[in-house]
Amino acid sequence: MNPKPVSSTPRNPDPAGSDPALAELERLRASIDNIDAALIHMLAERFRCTQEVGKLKARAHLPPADPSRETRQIERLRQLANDAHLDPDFAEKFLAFVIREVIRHHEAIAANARQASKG
Ligand SMILES: C=C(O[C@@H]1C=C(C(=O)O)C=C[C@H]1O)C(=O)O
Repeated sequence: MNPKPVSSTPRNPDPAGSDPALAELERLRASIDNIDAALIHMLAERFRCTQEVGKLKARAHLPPADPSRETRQIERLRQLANDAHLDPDFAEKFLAFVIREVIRHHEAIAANARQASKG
């Protein structure tokens, strides 16, 4: 009887091995994965709120964008970023990116509402 073939790539039951750098990398990446999950859940919650705002605005015939509100938000977020030692320019760019998407949704909601009221 033939002996059991021996794999050329033996399994490693401990991927980080005994290398402390790899173990630390794994530990940090586990935290990063948790933080990314929290960010996704918080963004989803924010978009749930902004969708409601979009519907409310369409019903009340208010414009999708509110630049004066955005100015106040940017000022506040830059301050929060500064206090948290996060680059305020990055915080502002991130907020602008999110708000641009929200406004796009609001425009679509308003366009749908106009279309529905025609029919
Ligand atoms: C959500 C709103 O609509 C838009 C989107 C904003 C946001 O995503 O925070 C802020 C201002 C508006 O341009 C709002 O008016 O509050």
